[in-house]
Amino acid sequence: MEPTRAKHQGLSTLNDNQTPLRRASWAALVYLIAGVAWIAFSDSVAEAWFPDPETLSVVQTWKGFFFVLTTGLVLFAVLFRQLAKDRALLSLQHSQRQALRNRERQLQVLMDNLPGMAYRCRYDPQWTMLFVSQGCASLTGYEPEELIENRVTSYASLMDDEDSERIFCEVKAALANDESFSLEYGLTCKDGSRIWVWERGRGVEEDDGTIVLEGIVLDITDRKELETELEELATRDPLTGLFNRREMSKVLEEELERARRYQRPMALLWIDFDHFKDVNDTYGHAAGDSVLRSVSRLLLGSVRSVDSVGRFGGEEFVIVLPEMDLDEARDTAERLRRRVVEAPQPLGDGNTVPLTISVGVAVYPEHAQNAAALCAAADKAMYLAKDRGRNCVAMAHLHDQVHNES
Ligand SMILES: Nc1nc2c(ncn2[C@@H]2O[C@H](COP(=O)(O)OP(=O)(O)OP(=O)(O)O)[C@@H](O)[C@H]2O)c(=O)[nH]1
Repeated sequence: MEPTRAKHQGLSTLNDNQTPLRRASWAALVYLIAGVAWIAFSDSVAEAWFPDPETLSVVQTWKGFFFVLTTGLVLFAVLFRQLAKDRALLSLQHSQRQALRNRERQLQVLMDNLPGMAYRCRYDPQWTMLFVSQGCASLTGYEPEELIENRVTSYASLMDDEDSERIFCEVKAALANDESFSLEYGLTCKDGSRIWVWERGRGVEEDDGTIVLEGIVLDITDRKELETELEELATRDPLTGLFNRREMSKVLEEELERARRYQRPMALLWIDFDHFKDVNDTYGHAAGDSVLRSVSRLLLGSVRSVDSVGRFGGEEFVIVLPEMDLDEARDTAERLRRRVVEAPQPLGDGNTVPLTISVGVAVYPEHAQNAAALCAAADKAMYLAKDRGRNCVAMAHLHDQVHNES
């Protein structure tokens, strides 16, 4: 059993069975009975033993002294014991108060130096704060008093609505399993800036049975930005900002899977610049880079938001077009080809250069059933376009499918 509970139980037993009034009444009763018995018994014994009135009077006096001495000693022993107990209790209370003050001070130092904020809040949709540590000001820009018991500028009002819903569900699940929860979400600070935070907390039951949440919130904006940067580096082509080959392969697999599951068409465009080496050789590599960036923007701006444009390497680009059949894919490829021809490409020095592209088109499910075969079919069609004199669109051949799938 916990010491505090044992102490509480001991105290309540004392209170229930031995209240001061009862104890004092018992002591007085025992004293009265003993006193009356002593007087009656000792008087009759003295009278029997000392019939002479003079001697009896002396004996009565000594008997009185003896009674006073005995009761005085008993009183002394009882009072001494009680006062010693009171003194021990007072000194225990003093040391407990001292220990409590020390713990409060340590806790305060800890809270003030926490890299974030500690909180205690109601389990309600506003996350109404009952306590927040001083770190709240540097984390959110709000002073603790501005958030505590504030249902208008509540903690929930600093979150995005969809985050609020998600967090409420996650906390609910953690409480149901009597577990702590760990959350990541964005917050809007007092000055309007956005930060990312990590929160860890758990539900605590109050004496009246209501649940409150206690935990800490830390700023993880730097980590999140680094994660985003790393993700960009891992998925984007640094020159054009388009998806890189690896990410494009992933997108293609995912879109193919979706197309397969819902039995929908999906198209792949394979784009290669015509005579791009001449641009590099004539105007320099930097000018070539400028053209690559410009055409990338043009391609990206010419497709739907559901389409994905990626640079597969060099001057080869790939576009994944979900929900697009053969005819629509041909039209889209043709539209892109025309756009490139019609827009002279900037060389970065104020001058422009005309550029054309060759486009190969392959469509699921007509030309291929898997990503590798679809890429091979689109690539082959692109070379067909090159063979036809460049600046044109070529469709993958249906009879290639057998070859591709083998
Ligand atoms: N500036 C620049 N050039 C690149 C980059 N990647 C590849 N290239 C160039 O792209 C050119 C590709 O040339 P080729 O494969 O011979 O093709 P092409 O000249 O476009 O001719 P066809 O494809 O046959 O029409 C080469 O000169 C490469 O150096 C790049 O990141 N920047």
